[in-house]
Amino acid sequence: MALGTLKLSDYDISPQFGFLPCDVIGIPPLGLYYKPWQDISENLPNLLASNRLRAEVDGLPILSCKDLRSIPEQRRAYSILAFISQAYIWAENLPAKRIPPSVSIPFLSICKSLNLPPVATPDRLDNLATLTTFTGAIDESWFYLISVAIEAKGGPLIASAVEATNLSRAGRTDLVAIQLDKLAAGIVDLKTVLQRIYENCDPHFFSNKLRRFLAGSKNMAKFGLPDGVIFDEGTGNVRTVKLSGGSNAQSSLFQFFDVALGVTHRVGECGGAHQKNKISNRDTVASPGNLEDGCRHVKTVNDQNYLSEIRQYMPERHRQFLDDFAAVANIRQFVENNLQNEALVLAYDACISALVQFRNTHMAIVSQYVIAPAQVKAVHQHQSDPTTIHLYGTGGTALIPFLRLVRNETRESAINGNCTAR
Ligand code: HEM
Ligand SMILES: N[C@@H](CC(=O)c1ccccc1NC=O)C(=O)O
Repeated sequence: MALGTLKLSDYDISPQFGFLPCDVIGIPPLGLYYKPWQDISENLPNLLASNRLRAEVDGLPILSCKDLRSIPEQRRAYSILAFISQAYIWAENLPAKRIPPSVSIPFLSICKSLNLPPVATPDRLDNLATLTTFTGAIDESWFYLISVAIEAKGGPLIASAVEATNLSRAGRTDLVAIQLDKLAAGIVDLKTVLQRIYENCDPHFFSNKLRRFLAGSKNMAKFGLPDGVIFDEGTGNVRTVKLSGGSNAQSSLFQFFDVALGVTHRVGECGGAHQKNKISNRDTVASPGNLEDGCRHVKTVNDQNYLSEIRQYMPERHRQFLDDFAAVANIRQFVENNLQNEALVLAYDACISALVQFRNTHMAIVSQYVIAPAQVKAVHQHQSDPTTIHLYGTGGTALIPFLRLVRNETRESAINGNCTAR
């Protein structure tokens, strides 16, 4: 699949699995030398439940990364160490502000090789979901697996969209419409997979047991991390990082759909991030599971730039692909130049409608998995008005205001404005 000189294979994109790294499937575990890491990662649920995780990690030897030669091995080590550091930070009520050298040294070295930030990003976490979990619960595996399934099912759609772009450049109106119809049907299928999250991932489990481990270290003063996290490399030099938490907003697939279809985002007015709320702030350290901002005017992230900033958390070649593809993506312009072709306009609007439906379904999930449990908690704690609680995404956005704007901007991209997904 080529677009001028743009070849998917040059960007580590598989025609079958898209942005998922297909080379991790079936690779053997790390060698015996790395057994201390493996043992901890396989035992996270027990170590966390018995409060022994931090002591075990503190006792780890500092292992060298020089035996991690292949990219799949480095990715596996990245996953393991990402899980271990997130578990270390959030293992107990008070978060750990310092990651010990036994994890910092190898983790930062692998992050440097892979050019990824030292935080658990979905792209890596979910590959090993069935091997490593924080809780041992099927609900947690299911949460990651839904994301992987969506990425995998969306993989072949990348080629369809690239093909539609190629055909637009060649002026093949009818063929573009056929590709866009395929793309629309494919995006509808992704929504169907997303809805399956309800089957095996309980919203209260997600909110109360899992979500704290997914938090980042940026703007986390309320949760006991005013200055981020220190990666102690044992050299006297300490590296302090403040990073957004992992989020599926880091998925390259949905940013790709937006680029391909010419959907642009100018998310700037997410007022929710600045709104005062009425939750009282009685605890000294809040639980990051609900990521609530108690009574403070805090701007967590610059939502305006969030979708572009978050590209720094994607694998380097995928990030490059999005930039390079944006320079040639022309479907929307092509449709606008051919408004007399009803089938073409309908097919384009069907893609927008499918994307809006996906985002609507996603917002409903966020309501059930984040907002509803937080309201229950607020009622139990006799907080004044549970409907005014203000919540953040693990990525640090103002959550619903942010997602609503992204959805609205998608809807506004419809050519006929009669996009069925309202
Ligand atoms: C319980 C499940 C989920 C919750 C609670 C959730 C929550 C969120 C939140 C809060 C955001 C805003 C960014 C942030 O601050 O983190 C976000 C963004 C996003 N999420 Fe999810 N998410 C869930 C599952 C998924 C799944 C399975 C996918 C599909 C791969 C997905 C795709 C996205 C995308 C693409 C964005 C960026 C905004 C957009 O393009 O519309 N999410 N999610
Ligand atoms: N943004 C979500 C969390 C999320 O999607 C996520 C976070 C860390 C690792 C993986 C994630 N998503 C799915 O694989 C939230 O705010 O709860």
